Amino acid sequence: MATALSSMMLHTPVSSKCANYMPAGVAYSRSSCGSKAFPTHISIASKNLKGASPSSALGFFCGEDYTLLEGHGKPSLPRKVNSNQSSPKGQVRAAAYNIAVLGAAGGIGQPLSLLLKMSPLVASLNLYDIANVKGVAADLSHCNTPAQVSAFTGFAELPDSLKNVDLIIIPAGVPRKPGMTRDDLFKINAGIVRTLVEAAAEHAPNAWINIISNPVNSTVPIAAEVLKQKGVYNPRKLFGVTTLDVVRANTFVAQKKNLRLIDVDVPVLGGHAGITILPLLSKTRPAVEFSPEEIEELTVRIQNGGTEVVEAKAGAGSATLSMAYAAARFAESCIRALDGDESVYECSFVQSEVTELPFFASRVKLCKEGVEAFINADLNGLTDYEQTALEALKPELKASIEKGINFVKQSLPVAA
Ligand SMILES: NC(=O)C1=CN([C@@H]2O[C@H](COP(=O)(O)OP(=O)(O)OC[C@H]3O[C@@H](n4cnc5c(N)ncnc54)[C@H](O)[C@@H]3O)[C@@H](O)[C@H]2O)C=CC1
Ligand SMILES: O=C([O-])CC(=O)C(=O)O
Repeated sequence: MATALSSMMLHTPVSSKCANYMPAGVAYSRSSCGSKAFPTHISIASKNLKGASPSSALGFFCGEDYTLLEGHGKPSLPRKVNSNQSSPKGQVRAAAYNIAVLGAAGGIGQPLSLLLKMSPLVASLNLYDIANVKGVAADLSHCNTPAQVSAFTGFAELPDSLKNVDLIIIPAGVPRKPGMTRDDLFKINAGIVRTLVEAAAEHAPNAWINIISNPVNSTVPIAAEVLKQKGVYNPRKLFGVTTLDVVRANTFVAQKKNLRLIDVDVPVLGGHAGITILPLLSKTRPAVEFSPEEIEELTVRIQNGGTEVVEAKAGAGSATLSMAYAAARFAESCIRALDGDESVYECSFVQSEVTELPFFASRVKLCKEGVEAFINADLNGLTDYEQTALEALKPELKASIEKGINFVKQSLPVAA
């Protein structure tokens, strides 16, 4: 694979705060950690991953507030690389992790599976869908990258798709059409997510779960409730994927302020629908001045990024390619954390302690066991605009969370 890919050179954004997705055995280079985001360019698969692990943001959080979850010490400096990340000089580390994509034949599922197939850390890729997944798997399996691709079609094959997986990614469900809100998808997608998470609880109770299916503000609480009913809920391993909001914020800010894309990082908090999406432009790295008009325009565009794509696709679905990119970045961060990288930070919608809401998207530090710490510092020193937006989003987000929880509580209990 190194030979096949080593001639490629990507200029991919790498932020110091949130580790960005790197495809395919990429070698990361970073100047240092500290108070600035440092650009890097990436030469693919030409170095081992010991030197290649992105050092994301540790320096950013020195002296910042964060809440550690039980059993974890403060992140240490300088960043440690675990011995299990070593590999002989010049070799790419062996693939080690097993991933299931549920909804793999869809608009997001296909490009996401391709990006995951490019990761040298993925040993097996189980593609599950209710239809059309055999061809996708056959197609993908011809790529000469290590991941073994297998197809699983229909509910009867769902259990096998989940055996021995470390990470389950769920993009199954219907997408929006123009005029719809994400909440309009609840009726169909709530049941899909419930069924898939029930199976995950039974056949892969220790796996990390990344939920993409909308409305994320409700589907993540649904997943949590199902896992609780099954007695296997570990809040540290359940994630709503909100990475696309960060990806959009970074892109739009870089365009607006004429910055290099690879330098920009904007934390996006709250939830994943309309006004619940809260980009913290005041926390943009590198520090940027925005006029009140720019703040309003950028905030609204980031909040409506999904609708922008839905309208442009005019009935043919919602964001798929940018979402696949964002989901692959988030999955790669999860795998790196599982692999012992001690400096992985991402924004995600998780069970949370940073506000009074039981679920909230914020930056979190990931470790082998899942969420290690919440980066509370992002909520300190908000501008009046951000503080007002934060208070305004809470009732809507609370209602969406409760809708998800009640959906499971009011359903018949799932069989143990
Ligand atoms: N979290 C985020 O930022 C984003 C979330 N989304 C959401 O992702 C979801 C998927 O979007 P697309 O891939 O564009 O839709 P799509 O319709 O192209 O693909 C969905 C796939 O799910 C499959 N599926 C349906 N029911 C299933 C079940 N019970 N088990 C397994 N697979 C099942 C379908 O056969 C299809 O292949 C939507 O709910 C969309 O709103 C989309 C973009 C961004
Ligand atoms: O807008 C949608 O329906 C899909 C989505 O979540 C996004 O693109 O952010």
